[in-house]
Amino acid sequence: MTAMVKAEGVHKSFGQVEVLKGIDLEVATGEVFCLIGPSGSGKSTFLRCINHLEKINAGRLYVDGDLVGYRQKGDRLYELKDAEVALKRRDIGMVFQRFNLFPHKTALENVMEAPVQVRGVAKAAARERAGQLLERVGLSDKAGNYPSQLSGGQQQRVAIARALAMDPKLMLFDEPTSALDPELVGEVLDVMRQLAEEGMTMIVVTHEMGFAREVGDSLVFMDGGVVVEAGDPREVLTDPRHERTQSFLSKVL
Ligand SMILES: Nc1ncnc2c1ncn2[C@@H]1O[C@H](COP(=O)(O)OP(=O)(O)OP(=O)(O)O)[C@@H](O)[C@H]1O
Repeated sequence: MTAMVKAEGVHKSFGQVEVLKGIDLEVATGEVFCLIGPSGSGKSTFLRCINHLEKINAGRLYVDGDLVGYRQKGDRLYELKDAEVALKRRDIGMVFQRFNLFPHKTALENVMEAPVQVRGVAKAAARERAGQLLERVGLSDKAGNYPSQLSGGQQQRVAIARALAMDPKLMLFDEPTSALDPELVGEVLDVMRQLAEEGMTMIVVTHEMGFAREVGDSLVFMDGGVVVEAGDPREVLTDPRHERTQSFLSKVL
C-alpha cells in the first residue's frame, strides 16, 4: 500500500539556518502518527512542508505518492504553480494551535466557507453538511454562535469540523490542545480519538503523551531537525533507547 506521507532526506533551511536536516519517515494510510520533541526541533516546519506552506530545499516529500511542491520531469524538478499547489492543499486538513476561525462568521458559516468558496459546493448542500459536521464534533447547539461566543475547546472543535468539510485524506494537527485551558483539552482529544477510530490518517504534533500512548500507532521523537527515535508509542514512551529521548521524556512525563 502507498504510504500517505513519505519523507526521504527532507531538508529545510530559513536563510542560513537549517531547521530540517534530513528527515526520513513514512506515515501509513489510516494511522495516527505522533510527532514529539523539544521546542524548535522543527516539528511545525515539517507539518508546514507537508501542507505546502513551506518548500523543502532538498530531499523528497510525497503525499499519497505525489511529490509535494514540485513536478518531476526526467531528472529535473519543477516548482508547482500556485494554482496547482492550491488544488493539492484541498486534500489536506490542518488544525493549528490557535483556532484561526473567521471572527465575523458563525460556527456554521466557518465550516461551510471552504466547500462553497473553494469547491463551489451549492450553499444549501454545504450548510447541511456543515450541520452534520458540527453534530459530529458535539456542537449542533452552537451552530449560530460566533467564535467569541465559544470556549477555546469549542472553537477548536469548529476548526476540526472546518478542516473535515473539505473531505481531506490527511489531517495535520499542530499542538491542537496547547492553547487550551486544561479542562477543555479532553473534549478536543475525544474528537481526535473518534476520527482515529474512523480510520482518518493523522499526523499529530503534540505534548499530550497520554494521547500518543493511547491512540498513536507510531511515534517519532525529533530533536535538532532530525528523527532521533521512532517506533511504537508505548515502547518509545516507556523504554526510550536514545539518551536524547530519555532526557526529553524525563522533563515532560
Ligand atoms: N519562517 C521562518 N523563518 C525563520 N526561521 C523559522 C521560520 N519558521 C521556523 N523557523 C525556525 O525554525 C526552528 C524550528 O521551528 P518549528 O516551529 O518548526 O519548531 P517546533 O519543533 O515546532 O517548535 P515548537 O514546539 O516550539 O512549536 C525554530 O528555530 C524557528 O525559529
